[in-house]
Amino acid sequence: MIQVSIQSPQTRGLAVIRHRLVQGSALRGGVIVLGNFDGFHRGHQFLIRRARALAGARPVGVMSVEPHPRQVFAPQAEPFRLASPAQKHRMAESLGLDFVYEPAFEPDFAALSPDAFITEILAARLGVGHVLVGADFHFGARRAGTTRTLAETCPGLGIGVTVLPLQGGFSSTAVREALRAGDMAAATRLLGRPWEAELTPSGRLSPRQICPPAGSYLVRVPGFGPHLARLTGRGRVIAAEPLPASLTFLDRRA
Ligand SMILES: Cc1cc2nc3c(=O)[nH]c(=O)nc-3n(C[C@H](O)[C@H](O)[C@H](O)COP(=O)(O)O)c2cc1C
Ligand SMILES: Nc1ncnc2c1ncn2[C@@H]1O[C@H](COP(=O)(O)OP(=O)(O)OP(=O)(O)O)[C@@H](O)[C@H]1O
Repeated sequence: MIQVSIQSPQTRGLAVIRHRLVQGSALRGGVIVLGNFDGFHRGHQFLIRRARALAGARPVGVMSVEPHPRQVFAPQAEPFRLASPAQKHRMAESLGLDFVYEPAFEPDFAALSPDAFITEILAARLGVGHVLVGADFHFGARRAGTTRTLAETCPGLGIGVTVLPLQGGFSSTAVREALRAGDMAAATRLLGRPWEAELTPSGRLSPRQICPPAGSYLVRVPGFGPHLARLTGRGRVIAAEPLPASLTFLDRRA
């Protein structure tokens, strides 16, 4: 097997670990939080804080497959991503994570049974010491694995399990609904920060990214104060200032 652990070019302290990890990695004995983590909303942030508290000096990371499973199972669906992989890595680093385990969500991986995922990936490949999830976590082929599967199988392999209750209505789905409705205040509340869009060099929202409704928005561009920008129905941003690689949406105006 090949070690494909890389330092992301956009981050310094974070290790992004792709699929074929050799044994004996820095994750060994570490704490991993399982899920997709699109947007790192306040529910995700709660889990990460708890993981850090539990880990002590051990490394803490998240699993976040790429592409997002919905991109694979519903490729025709309209764009929904809250964050690109690069944005996700930056956010992971700013939340103090040591690693993102980012396996390719390819057919062989998606077909792993819940037990195979636990024994082959969590125990044998990663060698993590503890997994932490929210109460609604599902995993493995056809989403057949639940928190109960983790609780039944992990301890026998020396892996501790913590399941935490879902916190106050925070979900990536709720953030997507807020953004689709143009309700930037609700998105900000759910994320714990204003939503940051990634822009292409031609000033459009990145193609896989969710697109709020056309209209006038109060935005923040690094180096400039808040100002108005217009978003067209096709995700083109029109603003007076030169557009940066990312744009923070503060509010929608009539
Ligand atoms: C090994 C593995 C296999 C998966 N296979 C499927 C699948 O067959 N179908 C599916 O919809 N999602 C699949 N997923 C994605 C999960 O259902 C889910 O999106 C992810 O683990 C986050 O869980 P949550 O959305 O319940 O929080 C798989 C995930 C893992 C880790
Ligand atoms: N509000 C929440 N409180 C606590 N844990 C949460 C919350 N929302 C998600 N989680 C947990 O965070 C991990 C990542 O979840 P996931 O990435 O599927 O987020 P999600 O918000 O449920 O996404 P989606 O709405 O797209 O299903 C999972 O273990 C999940 O159970």
